Amino acid sequence: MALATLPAATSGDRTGTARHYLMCRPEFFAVTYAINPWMDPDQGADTARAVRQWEELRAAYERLGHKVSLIDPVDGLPDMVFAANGALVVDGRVYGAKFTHAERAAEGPAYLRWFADRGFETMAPTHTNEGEGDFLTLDDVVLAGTGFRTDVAAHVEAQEFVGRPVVTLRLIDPRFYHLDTALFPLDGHNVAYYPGAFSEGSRNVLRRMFPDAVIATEEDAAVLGLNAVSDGANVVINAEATGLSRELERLGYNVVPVELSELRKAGGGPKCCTLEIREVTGA
Ligand SMILES: CN(C)C(=N)NCCC[C@H](N)C(=O)O
Repeated sequence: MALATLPAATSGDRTGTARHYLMCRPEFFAVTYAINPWMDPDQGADTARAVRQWEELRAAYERLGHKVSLIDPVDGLPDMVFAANGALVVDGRVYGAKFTHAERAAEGPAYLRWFADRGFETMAPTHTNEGEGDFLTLDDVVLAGTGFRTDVAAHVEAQEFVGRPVVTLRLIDPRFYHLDTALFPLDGHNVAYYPGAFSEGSRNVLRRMFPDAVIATEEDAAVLGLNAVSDGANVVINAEATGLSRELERLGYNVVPVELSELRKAGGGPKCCTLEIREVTGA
């Protein structure tokens, strides 16, 4: 799919690019096990409410002009709604996921099959990694989280396969167990992040790489405000992240708040529900 240029954001002169996202309707969503500090099986979750909130997210993408493809949910895989964890897709090459926890293990092959059936070049990973949960792609680099889920060996494997430099960042706070809970790309060259989620060395790396980054507060990070999706002009973000949203608006982004409180009970937000399909650009 050739990337189209979206209309400029209403509140500034930023220009976004149309994206292609893969999503999974949360028909079998539930909180029946706990593999991160957000999950409480005693509290559970309301599947119908999760589906309604997810539909709003999908509609928001479509209103912005993005293409949304769907993968069928699988009964017995309640976290499959978190499509971001299913793979990393760069230039049409699909590096599969290999989950840390047995509860999610079957999702990796299910996502990889979806891509293989559609003619993408796929690679089944040797090393544990949770797809775009821990790999975030910018124009010239892929940022890669480790510490809770993804092995550094997978960073090396992904670099070889996708052919972009992969920079390892160490996560240290269990609330922010995937990179996409603590950082998101604003465009191909800049990011927003919460420094407290990273080791001192990784904070230094981020300061050096992104001197103009937007720095989020713990308050906004704690409502998964950094689990956001930007097309360069429009930022789809958890509605509760009010401070970060105001700052993004001040910088000229069009902020699109979404309510995903039911999915947050499993530790997920807008980005978790969204796997970007970056097709071959010819670059
Ligand atoms: C923003 N995050 C963390 C994601 N990319 N994915 C959400 C995964 C949630 C799932 N219960 C788990 O703990 O794996």
